[in-house]
Amino acid sequence: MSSKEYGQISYMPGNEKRHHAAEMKSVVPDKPLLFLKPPTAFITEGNPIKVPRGCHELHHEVELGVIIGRKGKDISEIGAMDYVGGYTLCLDMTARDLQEEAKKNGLPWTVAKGFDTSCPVGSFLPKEQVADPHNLPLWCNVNGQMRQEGSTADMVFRIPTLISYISSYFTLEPGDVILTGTPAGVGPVQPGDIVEAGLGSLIRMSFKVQVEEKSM
Ligand SMILES: O=C([O-])CC(=O)C(=O)O
Ligand SMILES: [Mg+2]
Repeated sequence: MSSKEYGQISYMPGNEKRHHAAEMKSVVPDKPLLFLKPPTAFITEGNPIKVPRGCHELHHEVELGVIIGRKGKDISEIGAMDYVGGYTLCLDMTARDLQEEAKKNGLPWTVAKGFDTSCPVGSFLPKEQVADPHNLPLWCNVNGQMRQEGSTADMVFRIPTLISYISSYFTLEPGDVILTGTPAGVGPVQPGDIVEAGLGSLIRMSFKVQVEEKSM
């Protein structure tokens, strides 16, 4: 996997406590809010999550990743699931302090969301192995302590809506990953921590957090 990631904000009104929007004191958006992560954000197991320079509050956000299998633009909601190649589990690592500063100043989230190692991903699940992507439990723990427990059933914008909306602006390409938003319980990680995450019984993955060292 070496493609772009389209992140987004999710939460469903109605069960406030389960929703990350509530803990961020954000208004639930009426359309998906998008950001991009570059290919260099992706890491797989065995590689560390590196705290980006100047970040003092790096947060985990566990999310279902939808992997695009076919190129498409202006995809209708009705045909959208035909563009899905499979699924994975992702951590939308977020430099929360840098994001807050950007929000305050009306600036983009590029650094806060797209720094190197900001998107740890799990194994690839072909779509045939996932009966209902809108009904998958997902969880995240740090050093064995449970932080996030949710379900993809609580997404505000379901997968066909996301694919249709995103593809009205961006041509989707095979290997692109759409992150579908995180449940409540996001929180900080420190160098030395082990972040573990799971998608039902389908994926379990773990990553170590490390300081970013200067490369020469
Ligand atoms: O950083 C945020 O608060 C937005 C986001 O990615 C999510 O909700 O998954
Ligand atoms: Mg997120």
